[in-house]
Amino acid sequence: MDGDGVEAGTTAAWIERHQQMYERATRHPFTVSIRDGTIDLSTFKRWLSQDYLFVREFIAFVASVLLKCCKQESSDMEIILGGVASLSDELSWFKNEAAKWGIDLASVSQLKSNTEYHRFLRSFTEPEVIYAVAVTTFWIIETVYQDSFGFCIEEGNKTPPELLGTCQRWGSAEFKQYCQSLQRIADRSLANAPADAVKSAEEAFVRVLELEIGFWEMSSSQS
Ligand SMILES: Cc1ncc(CO)c(N)n1
Repeated sequence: MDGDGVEAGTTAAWIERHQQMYERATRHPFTVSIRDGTIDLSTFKRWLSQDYLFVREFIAFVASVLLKCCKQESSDMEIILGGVASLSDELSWFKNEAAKWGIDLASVSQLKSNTEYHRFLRSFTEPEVIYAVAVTTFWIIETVYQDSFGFCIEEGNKTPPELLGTCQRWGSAEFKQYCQSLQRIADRSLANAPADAVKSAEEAFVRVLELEIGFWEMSSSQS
């Protein structure tokens, strides 16, 4: 166990191996500007609108991870099911938050990097994609947000008060624990997976980092 209570495993080694890209995803100028208090609010609103569309697709992805989990073993079921359940809350949160910022979610059109991310998520719902690969992908997607928004509420932040709720959503101790549970599940699944699956999972890990960077860039610049 390291200081965070997570056993050192495959996923921790990948974070080290791909450190530069991990940093680019989790210390992106977009989230750093939230922490600095320099964020432009129209940028924030663009992110919020696009992330609402992302989460709608993410729900189908997480449901597919749950299905794979149920088909092979059940000890992880409750954690993944908890993830599905909390996404119900999350959708309501997005709707509330959008109303607060005067955003009409029905009229948001999806930007290119978001569409690209959707396509990636959809590829995991195929039955051929094994559980270890899917659950590892799930873990890193959640972890990028946990690490990014956690940084915005760490000591020394100048996060504007109206953005603290957003940062708490993914930066809370509770969400961190949830990510650590997913990490343990990913490491255990990878330890029992065939070598080609471990390779696919590492590729998916890197791809998520690229897609997350693209998502922050899109939110910053409408590309
Ligand atoms: C783009 C993106 N990545 C990760 C998460 C975490 O749920 C999210 N809401 N949106």
